[in-house]
Parts: sequence; structure tokens; C-alpha cells
Amino acid sequence: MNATTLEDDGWTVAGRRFRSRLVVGTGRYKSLEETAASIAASGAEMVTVAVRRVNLSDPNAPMLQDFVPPTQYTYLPNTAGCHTAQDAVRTLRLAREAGGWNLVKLEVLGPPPFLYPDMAATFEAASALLADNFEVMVYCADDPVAAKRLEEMGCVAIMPLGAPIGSGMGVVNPYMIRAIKAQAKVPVLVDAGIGTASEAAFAMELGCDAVLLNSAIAHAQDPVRMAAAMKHAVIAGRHAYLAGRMPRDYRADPSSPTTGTIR
Ligand SMILES: CC(=O)[C@@H](O)[C@H](O)COP(=O)(O)O
Repeated sequence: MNATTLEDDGWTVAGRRFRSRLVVGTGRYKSLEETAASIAASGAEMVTVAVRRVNLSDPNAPMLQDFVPPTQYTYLPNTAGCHTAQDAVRTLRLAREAGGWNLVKLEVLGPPPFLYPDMAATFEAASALLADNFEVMVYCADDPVAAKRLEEMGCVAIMPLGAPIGSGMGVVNPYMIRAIKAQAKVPVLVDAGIGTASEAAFAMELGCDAVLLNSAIAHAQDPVRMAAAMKHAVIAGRHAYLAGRMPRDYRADPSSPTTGTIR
């Protein structure tokens, strides 16, 4: 492997190519200045935006676009806060009217305290959005059967949760994330639940194409520094995955050769 190969390791979703394998959210920050500084430090090229919670259209209030320019970042509108298929579909249609965004993140949430993906409603919304020519990156349960079905319907990326949104619990079901990735022909992103850099690296070591996270950066004591940590963690995890880890063995294997030892 040479330096060129190391750098040329992008991924593609819906025909769009990205070098960074980190996708970040834009919510939960103390200010739009902090949002912008953290996103810049993360190296992310795609940012996801909660259409219902972020000002994307009122020019009289501070607008995200002034701090995180859509000319520099790919905006991925999402349906955070939607608990029915109808709400989610309506929200993304409004986003497309407001900003022309066709590549979207669908999430339909179940009730608190887990806000787990409501998969029946997710299928219903995905079906309506795909019929309406949206390109759908879909937040879903860590369920290989559901994930495959969403891909077969035409979703352009599958995004199983690592753990409940904002929980910071990390990847709680790595075996099923690996299973989802093993069968997928579209990108797989761990979305939600990442709490710190080692967990983002772990998601990448499982073979995921990218990681989507928000709270781990926005709720860190120093969001800009955590954003930089996430950038490097995702790169490290990707390289570790490609390099192939050594086999595990509970027995020792001395690292110094014993042949030629002077006795
Ligand atoms: C930003 C987003 O799209 C959400 O799915 C969620 O906020 C991500 O989860 P975490 O905040 O747990 O990273």
C-alpha cells in the first residue's frame, strides 16, 4: 500500500462521491458558530439537518446555511422528530420544495425512552418517498432482514442504529451490524449512539462504509476537539478494517523468535 492508495479511499452514495467517511449532524450545539467550527474540524463533507428543528427558510432568523454553506457541504435533510410515515413524507417534501434536496435521510421514530426506529412506519414512508423519486438513506433497526428489504425497495444507503439516538452507548449489537454489511450492495452507515472516538473506529472496523453521528461531538465538553478526534477515528477504523486484524488467541505467542537464542 502506498500513500496515494491510502488517500484515495472515498465512498459513493447515490452517485455522489465523498472522501470523508464521517457524516455529522447539525443539531444540539450551543451556537451556530460552534456548529460550524465543529463541522469544519470533523472534515465531514455531508451534514444532516433536522428539517423540523433547524431554520432553513426564515431569512429573519439566523440560518444554518450562513454558517455551514451548502456550496461547501452536501446537505442531507432528515426527519428527526417524525413519529408517523405521513409526517416524515410531508417533512421531506417540504425540504425538497425549500432547498431542492432530493437525497434525504428518512427516520421514523418510535416512542421514548428509546426512540427506536418504527420499522412498519419506516417501510411505509420509504415506499412513498421512493415512488416520489427521492433518494433515500434510511435509518433502521439493526435487523438484517429489514435492512435487506429496504435495499431491495431501492433505498440508497442503509443506516442501522449503533444504539438509541443520543445515548452514547456505542455499537451495542456489532454482530448484526456486520451481518447487515456482509449482505449489502449499497453503503451501510452506523447511525446514532456513538459516544466517543473509539466507538466510531469500531464501527468502521466492522466494515461499515461510513459513520453518522451528532451528540458525541455536540455534547462533548470541547466539541471542536471531539470533532477532530472523530475525523481521525473514522480514518483509523477504516484502515484497520482494510488492513485486516490479526487473529485472536487466548494463548500467548512470544513476539521475539526463540531460534538462535544464546543459552
Ligand atoms: C443527527 C441525526 O440524524 C440523528 O439520527 C441522531 O442525532 C444521530 O445520533 P447521535 O446523536 O446519537 O449521534
